[in-house]
Amino acid sequence: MSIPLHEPAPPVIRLDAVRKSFRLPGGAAFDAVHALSLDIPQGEIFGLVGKSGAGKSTLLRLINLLERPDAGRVSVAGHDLTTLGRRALREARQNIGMIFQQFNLLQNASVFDNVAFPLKIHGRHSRAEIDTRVRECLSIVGLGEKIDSHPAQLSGGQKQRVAIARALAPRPQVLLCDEPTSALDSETTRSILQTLRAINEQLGVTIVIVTHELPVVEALCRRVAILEHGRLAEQFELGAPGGERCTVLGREIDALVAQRGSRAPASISQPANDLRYA
Ligand SMILES: Nc1ncnc2c1ncn2[C@@H]1O[C@H](COP(=O)(O)OP(=O)(O)OP(=O)(O)O)[C@@H](O)[C@H]1O
Repeated sequence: MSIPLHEPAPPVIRLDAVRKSFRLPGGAAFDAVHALSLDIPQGEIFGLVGKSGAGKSTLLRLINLLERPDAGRVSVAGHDLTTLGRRALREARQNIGMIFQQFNLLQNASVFDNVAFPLKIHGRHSRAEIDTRVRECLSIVGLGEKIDSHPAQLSGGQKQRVAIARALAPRPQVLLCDEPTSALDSETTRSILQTLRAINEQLGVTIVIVTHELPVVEALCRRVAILEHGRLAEQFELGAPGGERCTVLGREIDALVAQRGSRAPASISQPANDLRYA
């Protein structure tokens, strides 16, 4: 049993016995996530790791109901998403940004229009508000000068920055990241991780990251959950003393933390002026 370094903050995401199965071509059901419960504390960077097929992406997509659970409850910021109608769910999703391995940008739209997209479909913002917010978000990710470019003119790291700016545009409390650096080289990965850390520390955004790159977990996360065959095998705080890991991945993460020496836990400071949400 590990002794936590910090009492976790109250959960902003609560998964309560969520289940998801997929229908296979032959008609049989495949259980991707089995009655899994997990609390993700407010303001943290939380890693989801596991072998290929363990159910990480499915679990992440259950958090914003891109996958609807077959059973169980999903609460984000106190709202049980599973009970909401379409309109209320669309509203609740404004609070949950998401980025993907392959960026998922609109290829025929400019950087401005990509970042403006979630604000335009929401339909409650004036043109002036959208313009200001797009510029703010591009400045947060350090890409202000690319506002008129198109995705094809950008590097992979720049595309991911546009995707982050788009995810931040509606001022979400939660940012879901599905393998955000897997398509990037190591130097670009480092700079994207720095940006994600700044967004967490300075804007207070809770980040949940699925990755198969354990150094990413070690560099970024305060807490990690390890999935095996759709089940929660263990979860722990990185660097907490006295932990006995029951999974190979858990022991590998511990070894990375030990290699790095005594690791200062990620600080969750007050928003700085430059990154504060307006
Ligand atoms: N839409 C779907 N239809 C059928 N099976 C699916 C579907 N989505 C996921 N699965 C299956 O569910 C299991 C979990 O998939 P998931 O993508 O969540 O795993 P993962 O841990 O993210 O894997 P990877 O690291 O390879 O992306 C896998 O066996 C996958 O084949």
